[in-house]
This record gives sequence, structure tokens and C-alpha cells, in this order.
Amino acid sequence: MTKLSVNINKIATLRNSRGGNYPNVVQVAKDVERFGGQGITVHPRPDERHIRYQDVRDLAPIVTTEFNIEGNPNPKFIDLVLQNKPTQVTLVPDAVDAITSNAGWDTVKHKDFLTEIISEFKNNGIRTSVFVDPVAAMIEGASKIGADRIELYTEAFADKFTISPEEAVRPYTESAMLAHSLNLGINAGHDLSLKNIAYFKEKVPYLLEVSIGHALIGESLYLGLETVISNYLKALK
Ligand SMILES: CC(=O)[C@@H](O)[C@H](O)COP(=O)(O)O
Ligand SMILES: NCC(=O)COP(=O)(O)O
Repeated sequence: MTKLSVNINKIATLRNSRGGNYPNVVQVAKDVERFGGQGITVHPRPDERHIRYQDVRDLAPIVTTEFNIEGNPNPKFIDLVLQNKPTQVTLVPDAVDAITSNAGWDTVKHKDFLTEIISEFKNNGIRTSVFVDPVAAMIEGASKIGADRIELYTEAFADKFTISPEEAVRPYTESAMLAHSLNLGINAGHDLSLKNIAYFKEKVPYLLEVSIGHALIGESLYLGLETVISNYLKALK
């Protein structure tokens, strides 16, 4: 079964735009789970442009499905994760000023750094996932650093999907096969949407989790959050 983890960063974006506490991030997380969402994902960035560190502390005790915290493992992020012990931490090599996540890890170049961090999270009972491009060497590197899972960075798939679905998905199908052979769990995310999710799910085997936020929240402006979550769940069956 492929779990749907809803990224609620953009709920926090809307909340922050007026300086108050509406929409309420905690209430939306509870509603996402009530609507059938199988996980909550947040990506607290150093500038706290959307999800704040306090949001993580508020969410940790109330998420009843799977709680996934994504981010670049600077010391403050590491402490936040260790203090709140989510189900999963996903390591993402974001530059501080990146408008959004825009690259997977070089798991070969950063082997020693990532190995140490992953070991610390695993020793604290936190499942570890590493954000990578669908490149064999990076997936092999993820296995060598001891990650439990990889998260396939799917922007390139989404970009090419409308032009050639077959070409767009091929690297991801191949990457999933390789990851599975290396006993790595397979997650995926970034720019997945109701337009492309069913095809991705059909063509990418062993897919354990997709984390979706930007498109899902945008689609919810038209269809409503409950309907959109239901549509994703149907596509992931
Ligand atoms: C890693 C990734 O692609 C997403 O987890 C990320 O959370 C998107 O971040 P923004 O919501 O800031 O675009
Ligand atoms: N890890 C991907 C994620 O959490 C959401 O990415 P997006 O759907 O906001 O592009």
C-alpha cells in the first residue's frame, strides 16, 4: 500500500500571511487525518517562512498517523527532530535561500556526514529517509550510509510528464527496482499532483509513501480538502 502523507507547509504560508492563527495548522492536520490522510509532512525551513519550529512541537503530540519532518540537517533541525521524535525524518539538501527543494543529496560526496546523522536518528528510533534524484549511484550511496528509505525527488517526472509520460517515469521505475534490491524503502515527492499521481503509482513499484503538498493544497481551493484527499487515496489504491 502506498501511503499519502499530506505536506501542510502551505497551510502555514496562508496563516503567516495575516499574522494570526487561521487557518490553524494543528486543526488542519487533524482534519487531514480525519479525511483519510495517512501521514502529515512538514518542512520547517531556517527562515520559518511557513512551518515554524513551534508548529512542529504543537503537531508532534497530536499526529496519530505518521509524522514526517523534512529538512536540511543543520544543528537546530537535528535538535528539533530529536526532541519531537517523529515517525520519520527526511533529509533534504536545501540551500537556505532556495525558494523550494531543488536537488537530491550527493550521497557519495556526503557519505561521512550523512552516515553519522542517520545513525543518530536511527539510534533514537526515528525512521530515516534521504531525498535523492533517480540516479543509481545516489541510491547505492543511500544504501551505504544506512538510510531506511529514499525519497525520490519527482520534480523532473512532473516536468516531463505532460510531454512524454513513458520517458518521464522510466528513471523512477528503474530507481525503485534498484532501491528494492538494496532493501531500501521507497518514498517519493515534489510536484506530484492529481494529474500525474495515478501514472506514477502504476509505473513505480514498491512505493511506500508519497508526500504531497503544493498541488494538493492548490487543488483543494477548487475541490475542497476532503474531496482532494479522497481522490488521491483512490489513485493510490
Ligand atoms: C522536499 C520537498 O520537495 C518538499 O518536502 C518541500 O517541503 C517543499 O517545500 P516548500 O513547501 O517550501 O516548497
Ligand atoms: N517531500 C515532498 C513534499 O513533502 C511535498 O512536496 P510538494 O508536493 O509540495 O511539491
